[in-house]
Amino acid sequence: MRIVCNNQAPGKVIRDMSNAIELVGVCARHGAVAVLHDLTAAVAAQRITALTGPNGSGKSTLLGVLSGVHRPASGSVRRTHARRPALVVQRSEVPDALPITVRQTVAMGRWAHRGAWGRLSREDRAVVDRCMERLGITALADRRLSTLSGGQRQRALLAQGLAQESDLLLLDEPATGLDADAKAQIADLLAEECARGVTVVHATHEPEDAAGAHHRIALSEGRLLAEVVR
Ligand SMILES: Nc1ncnc2c1ncn2[C@@H]1O[C@H](COP(=O)(O)OP(=O)(O)OP(=O)(O)O)[C@@H](O)[C@H]1O
Repeated sequence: MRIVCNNQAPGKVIRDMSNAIELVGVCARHGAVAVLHDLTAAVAAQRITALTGPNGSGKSTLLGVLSGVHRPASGSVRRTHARRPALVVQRSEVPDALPITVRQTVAMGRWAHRGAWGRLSREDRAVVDRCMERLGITALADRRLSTLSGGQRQRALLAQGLAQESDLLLLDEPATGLDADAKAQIADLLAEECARGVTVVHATHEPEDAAGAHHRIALSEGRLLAEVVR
């Protein structure tokens, strides 16, 4: 294990083509609240990176910056990944009352390819079926999301992320609150995606969930505490 940095020179430019994303001096805010402070870090391409830190340390905000959904207040974000990132949000962020089935949830992963109003092609439907099968949720396809357990709902969201067929998969707390078997299955799935050449980043506040990662970005109160490469 190698600690790469914990107090980099401000504004240092990383510029390494083996990185999928490089952040230099990134500050991010939610309205008036400053959340990320002068963050310089890199996400290694085709590796698994864990974002770790306690609740409120800025992991979800950093995932938002990495996905491009959250625009930094200052600093630069350089990307080498080719496709639109797939962001799998925390399952607690999906409203209980959302009246959609598991199949519809997974099919939303194809919107990046077809648009929300485009008809799914035969290939899209095959991708949706394959992703449900990989997550073991085919039998749940016609169930409303709101009727599922937390673990089942997590699988549906993961299947949606996989259905995007992106080369950058970002996941917010994918294993939090799941039992040991479900955690192991998700860890295997992330390892499979990585082996296929996908860059995987997942946020967790449970240190044991970061065990399978090649690279760890540890945050504390929105600042880089350490960047560790295995
Ligand atoms: N929409 C928002 N408006 C104002 N402040 C926000 C908003 N979203 C997050 N914050 C604040 O930003 C800080 C970082 O939140 P963030 O969700 O990024 O942390 P986190 O490490 O992902 O937390 P958790 O592990 O609880 O999900 C927290 O202090 C939080 O209260």
